[in-house]
Amino acid sequence: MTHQQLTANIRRKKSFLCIGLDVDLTKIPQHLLTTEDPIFEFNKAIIDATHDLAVAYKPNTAFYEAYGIKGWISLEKTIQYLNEKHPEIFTIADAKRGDIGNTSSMYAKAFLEDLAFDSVTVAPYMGKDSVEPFLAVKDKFTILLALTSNAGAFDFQTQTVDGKELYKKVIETSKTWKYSENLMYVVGATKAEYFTEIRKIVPDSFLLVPGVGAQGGSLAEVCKYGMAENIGLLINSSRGIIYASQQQDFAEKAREEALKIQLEMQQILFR
Ligand SMILES: O=c1ccn([C@@H]2O[C@H](COP(=O)(O)O)[C@@H](O)[C@H]2O)c(=O)[nH]1
Repeated sequence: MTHQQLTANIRRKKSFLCIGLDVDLTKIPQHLLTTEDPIFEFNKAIIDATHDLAVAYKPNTAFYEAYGIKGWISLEKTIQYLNEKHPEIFTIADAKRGDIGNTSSMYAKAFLEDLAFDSVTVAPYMGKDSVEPFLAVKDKFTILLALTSNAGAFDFQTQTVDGKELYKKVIETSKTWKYSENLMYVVGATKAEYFTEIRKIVPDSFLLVPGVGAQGGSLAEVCKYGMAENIGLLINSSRGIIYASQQQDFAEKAREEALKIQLEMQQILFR
């Protein structure tokens, strides 16, 4: 998928919502636990109920890796289901990888080729040679952690190094890397006041924005400071949507929550 196709999908669906598939077996409805693959059954029901309201889905791989081989199989079935049933939907493996070059190449192969996600999140801390193997994968995106939504983001990311905040240095430097056109960035919704500065460095790049819903970030504030000509935003909500109910009606309630966000997005897009 290209940037242009993603923007076209956003305009067509009047939505830049990304739904996070962070499946915790202690939080899903009891009746699913007796099925052969509760994680996949949960994801399938959520996807079936919400796919017209979202342009992207983001399984966080931690929630699958935590269940060993069974979790990995559920992840594989989920991405296969999305790719087969909804090929227009942008998929994100939220894996936050990055290592020395040859190891990063294997991570890139695992998430972008074998599992065939459209994108993967990557930590920038190990620098150019740790990120370029992801960028080299054709027609795929690397989503670099720039300014994260958690409180710990202030420990390093906003600290000044050689007269510049580290998160700005990360974004600026990443633009010099080979195939940097395949970059997107993670910027937390809880840091809305930083979007203006970030947009000065990357006016058109897509930003994956977690932190609305359960973490309290404001969609309106993010859009006010972060929306670009091409929209350029994918706003993620995970727990706020998928755990709207833990009863039989979980998928219906998830749809209701997704619809609330989509309607707010529609208003923002057309005002
Ligand atoms: O800065 C970051 C980077 C990633 N995340 C991930 O996004 C979701 C958010 O889930 P909610 O339930 O909507 O809070 C989750 O997978 C995080 O690991 C983030 O929150 N902040």
